[in-house]
Amino acid sequence: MTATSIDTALIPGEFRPLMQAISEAAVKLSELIRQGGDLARPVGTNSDGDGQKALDVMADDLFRTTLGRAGLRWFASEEQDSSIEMNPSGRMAIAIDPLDGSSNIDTNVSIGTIFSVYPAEATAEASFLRPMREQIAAGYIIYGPRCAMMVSFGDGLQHYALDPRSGQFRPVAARMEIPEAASEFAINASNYRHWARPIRAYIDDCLAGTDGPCETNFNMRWIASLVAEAHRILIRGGVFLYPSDARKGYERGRLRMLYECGPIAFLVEQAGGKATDGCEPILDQRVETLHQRTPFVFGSTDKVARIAAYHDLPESEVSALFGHRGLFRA
Ligand SMILES: O=P(O)(O)OC[C@H]1O[C@](O)(COP(=O)(O)O)[C@@H](O)[C@@H]1O
Ligand SMILES: [Mg+2]
Ligand SMILES: [Mg+2]
Repeated sequence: MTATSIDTALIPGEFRPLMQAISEAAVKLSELIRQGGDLARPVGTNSDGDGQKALDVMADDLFRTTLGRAGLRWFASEEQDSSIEMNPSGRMAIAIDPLDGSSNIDTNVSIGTIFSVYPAEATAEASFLRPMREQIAAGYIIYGPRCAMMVSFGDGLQHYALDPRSGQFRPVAARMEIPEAASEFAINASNYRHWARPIRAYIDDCLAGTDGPCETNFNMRWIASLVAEAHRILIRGGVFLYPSDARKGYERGRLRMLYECGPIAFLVEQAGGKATDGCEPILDQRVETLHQRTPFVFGSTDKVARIAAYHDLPESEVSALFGHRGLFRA
């Protein structure tokens, strides 16, 4: 392992070998993505029934091999049925979404890697199936026009960017805060007809702009890469929603608690934002199974709190036309 893939000045000592390994794998993966080729080729299906692309499998192999040399005890991946033991004397357990945003591989849109770190316990179950507030670190890498990383060790959110000349991640900001100001929401609006009433009511009110109870004109984004949405929101503010809906298989939304929502929620809270399942904080919830899914809402505190409040409105208010949603003006 090279000792140069990340500037470790801001990283607590016990996390340095882990962050060296993650950065080394991320630098290699960003090179593979830049080289191109048939990376979106379908190659199979993972345990959860998701189609796997060639790059999903390459990323999984790369992180597993590289992290295997970092002294970790337990490794769980979105692409694997079950967790594996790497080093019995290791003190940390890592859960990883090696390649997030797979549907964007062939279109050259930003994709990423998400990771979550817990103290290693005697078994994999005890290490991963626990309240997500017990994470000791989390982060993501975004492979976009710039390759960047957001990471937290529980004391604020750090922002790094990959310097292409040195091949090293260098600090951009030692402590990031989510701005409150942005009036931007991100949701896959093609599912509108499948949503529950509180979600429809919130989005209706955003779309109503200055004519509705929010009295604000909103902008909308949907990149279909959680890392890219998270990166934008951490830098510029706004809110993301992937709610549960009435489609078969979406009763608990689409995103995974352990590999996606837990780590992003950790980063968002570290940046002063809020992350819920629509109502309750994600970090207060317990992972019950490795591949469990959850509805997910995160971003600027006021917007996430407002969405939770829509779930408490009486039925008459939620179903009222926005002009009549009297309890909710601005
Ligand atoms: O295609 P949809 O339903 O809009 O879902 C998009 C979501 O799915 C994901 O791509 C799921 O992640 P994977 O690519 O790791 O399976 C998220 O990044 C994204 O937010
Ligand atoms: Mg993902
Ligand atoms: Mg993935």
